[in-house]
Amino acid sequence: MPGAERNKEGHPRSDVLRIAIFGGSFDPIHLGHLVAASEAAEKLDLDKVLFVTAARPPHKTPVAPPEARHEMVVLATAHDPRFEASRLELDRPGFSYTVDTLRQARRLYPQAELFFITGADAYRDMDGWHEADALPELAQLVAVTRPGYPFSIHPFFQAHIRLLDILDYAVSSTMVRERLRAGRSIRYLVPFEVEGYLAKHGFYR
Ligand SMILES: Nc1ncnc2c1ncn2[C@@H]1O[C@H](COP(=O)(O)OP(=O)(O)OP(=O)(O)O)[C@@H](O)[C@H]1O
Ligand SMILES: O=C(O)c1ccc[n+]([C@@H]2O[C@H](COP(=O)([O-])O)[C@@H](O)[C@H]2O)c1
Repeated sequence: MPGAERNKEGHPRSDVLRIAIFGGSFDPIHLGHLVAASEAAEKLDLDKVLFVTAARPPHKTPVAPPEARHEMVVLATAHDPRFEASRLELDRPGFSYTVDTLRQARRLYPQAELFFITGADAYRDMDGWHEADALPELAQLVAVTRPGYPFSIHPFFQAHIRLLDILDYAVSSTMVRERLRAGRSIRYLVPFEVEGYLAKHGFYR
């Protein structure tokens, strides 16, 4: 097929869109998130990464309100055409269960090949997630490496999860919040726009 678009393996690329859901509390979003999504997009030949802000995460209570966390995700993803900030979980009432998000994504993109990305830490207790057994049928599960979190996956998911070795960037939202609280700089840990947003709105101080 001369001139046809080719994927990383050199095969002609099919028309099927490859879309990944990257869910997170994003409290706030940082460069570790962006590096992880970019590495996954490159290694999996993705067309789109949807950053889905967990409005009401079932397992933790974020510090900043959902709309503010989402606004920072919008700012952080604006410059990369592969990235999109998604309101899926913000516009849905109740806890932000991944299984519901993946079902909704299947309805929105019936023809697409769907992926769900999380870092190594999130997979450790995935067997305890809401309707966990249904997750592998809804999307290809992808775990990216994260410094400080050795892989340990529940046996059920072992067979269903693809592991991606990505660039180590040992930043966390907790670190960003702690540095702000201590009056320290967060430059090069978050995008400039997010740094500006936080300077203006003062969350986490
Ligand atoms: N530095 C990083 N490298 C790789 N993956 C990451 C990194 N930081 C976060 N992730 C992954 O991104 C997703 C969303 O993470 P989340 O929004 O909870 O950020 P966090 O830094 O882990 O937050 P917190 O410190 O508040 O727990 C999770 O799947 C998490 O594993
Ligand atoms: O669906 C669940 O039961 C569930 C339980 C824990 C975490 N998750 C999702 O996992 C993703 C990463 O979570 P976190 O804590 O790293 O922000 C995020 O999209 C969460 O909504 C989902």
